[in-house]
Amino acid sequence: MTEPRELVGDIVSDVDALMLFSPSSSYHERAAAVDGVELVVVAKENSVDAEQFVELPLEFDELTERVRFGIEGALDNGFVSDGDILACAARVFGDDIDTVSRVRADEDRHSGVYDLFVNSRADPAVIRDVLDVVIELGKKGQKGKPVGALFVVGDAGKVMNKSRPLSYNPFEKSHVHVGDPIVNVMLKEFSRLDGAFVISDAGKIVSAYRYLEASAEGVDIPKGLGTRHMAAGAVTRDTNAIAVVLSESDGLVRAFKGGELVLELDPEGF
Ligand SMILES: Nc1ncnc2c1ncn2[C@@H]1O[C@H](COP(=O)(O)OP(=O)(O)OP(=O)(O)O)[C@@H](O)[C@H]1O
Ligand SMILES: [Mn+2]
Repeated sequence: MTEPRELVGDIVSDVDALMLFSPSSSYHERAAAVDGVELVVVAKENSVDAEQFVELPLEFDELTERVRFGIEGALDNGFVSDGDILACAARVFGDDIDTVSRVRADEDRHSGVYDLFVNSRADPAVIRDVLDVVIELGKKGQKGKPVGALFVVGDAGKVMNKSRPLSYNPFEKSHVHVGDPIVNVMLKEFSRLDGAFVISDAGKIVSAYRYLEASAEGVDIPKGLGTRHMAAGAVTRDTNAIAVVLSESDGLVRAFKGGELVLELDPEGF
């Protein structure tokens, strides 16, 4: 006779670390009493006062995305090491932890998503706000039709020097910021037109309609993506900006940093 507990117990046997995704404080307290494993909390806020904490900039509905972000954060902070076996406990269906995955921390599969948020010039909240607008735009499109968009975020002075206007800049004399609901409506409206949006480190909309002229030399993006994605890759190699792109043709949201694709997500999953 095997009990269920013995069978599923394999998932957590001999793990090096326990990663808790948004635990309640009572759950965290019980976990803190477990011997012989590192404990890492991954959540939007460190409401449980965990010693080893990775901040989630957005909720990542997909468990795989959430876990990947948490593991990269734990690796980058030195909480876990390459090759460690992790038990990742998360909320998926209910209000407390109900799901456990056994995952190996693998430097080779490092996508760069954590680094995108934490080590970019732009404020992480600005990057999250841009992702939010782009995801919403991807979900709804522009009047029901799929639409593409390109946002270049951070290092705006240099980005402006490496680009030129395609038309008058509707944000010329305004001091508006991404994340403001009215501004988000404007951004969606202007996304019908060509070119890129340029956003400062602090989230100010510097310009719309910019044609990016950064050199694509040495930029290696996946085959099949067109000039919008190439320009996004190129500008992030030439400057310290990151770029967030919504593809009109496949509907996916992608982020680029340092000339490379670091994040790919389907807006429908959010
Ligand atoms: N250098 C650039 N700077 C700013 N915007 C650009 C640049 N190159 C292309 N774009 C924008 O990208 C749009 C789509 O171009 P294209 O179809 O080649 O890109 P893509 O990567 O295939 O994107 P999508 O997946 O949305 O079709 C253009 O209409 C233009 O608005
Ligand atoms: Mn295209």
